[in-house]
Amino acid sequence: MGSLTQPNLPVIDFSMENLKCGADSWAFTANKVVLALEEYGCFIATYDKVSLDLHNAIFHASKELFDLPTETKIKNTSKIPSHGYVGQEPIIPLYEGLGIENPTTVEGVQTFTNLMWPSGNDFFCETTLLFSRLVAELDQMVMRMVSESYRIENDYETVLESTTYLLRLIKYRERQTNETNLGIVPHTDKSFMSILHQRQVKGLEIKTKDGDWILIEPSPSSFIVMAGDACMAWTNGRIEPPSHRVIMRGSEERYSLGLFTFFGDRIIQIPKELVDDKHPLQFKPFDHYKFIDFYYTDEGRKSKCPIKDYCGV
Ligand SMILES: O=C(O)CCC(=O)C(=O)O
Ligand SMILES: [Fe+2]
Repeated sequence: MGSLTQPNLPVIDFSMENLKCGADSWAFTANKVVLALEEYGCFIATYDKVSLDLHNAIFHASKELFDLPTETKIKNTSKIPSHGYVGQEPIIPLYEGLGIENPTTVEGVQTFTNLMWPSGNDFFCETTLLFSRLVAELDQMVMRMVSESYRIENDYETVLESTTYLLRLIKYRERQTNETNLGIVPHTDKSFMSILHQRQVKGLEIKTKDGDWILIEPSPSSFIVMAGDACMAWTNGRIEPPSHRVIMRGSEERYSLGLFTFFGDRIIQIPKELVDDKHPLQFKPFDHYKFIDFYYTDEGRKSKCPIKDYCGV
């Protein structure tokens, strides 16, 4: 296995100024996106629609949330495994996370906010809504670029209708002496796409196909766009999700955020444009949420590649 921090992930500019320059720069960026996703399963997007003020506000809101008592936070439950409160897990004792379902809708953020603050918290509501909407726009730009490059725009239109989002707010508390430094175990995301954002404190590491772990530098304008397992099935294996982990090397607490996309209430077909003699069909049509249920069974957790075991041909 390789050592830490040699290669770097591609950095791709999604600032509006760049993309507005015309069709050429859109196509040029789309090409870079697909190459990066095929090579690394992820890339760093620089995205100026999320301002420094909003970056500061969302992490302020997140700190306010984690400062609530545990008995309040555990009220965040979901019928989907791991979409609600997760914390005090023996193998990752530093990790705590809460999930806001449908965070791009007023109803979604209000339901969550009212559960946490029965007398309301407008700052939290407005900040999480705005942040989620802007990051969802980035997700949809990336997805449009991927589907145009693969000429599967129609397939994307169909799945776009059933896209659902989950905003996860994450905190890794400071490590005590002799405690594990593992913030989150190496894994691939079960989402379709994930967009991660971190504040100051490093810790996120992403594995390349050569086995090197790349340490991702936090920056207020940087977003890590990462494919999940469902993206591998939909692209018939062209885009593979990268393994990633969090290691808490210092003593400071760490805050991060992830906007995860899922395709609900629909059987996802593998686009026929992505199947040919060189690329035989690798995945059967699948139901994304049933795949998540499968992942949380004993068989799913033990599997080396759950998406293949779930719907591989
Ligand atoms: O905290 C991070 O930077 C990564 C979190 C993560 O990988 C996840 O929630 O799936
Ligand atoms: Fe992850």
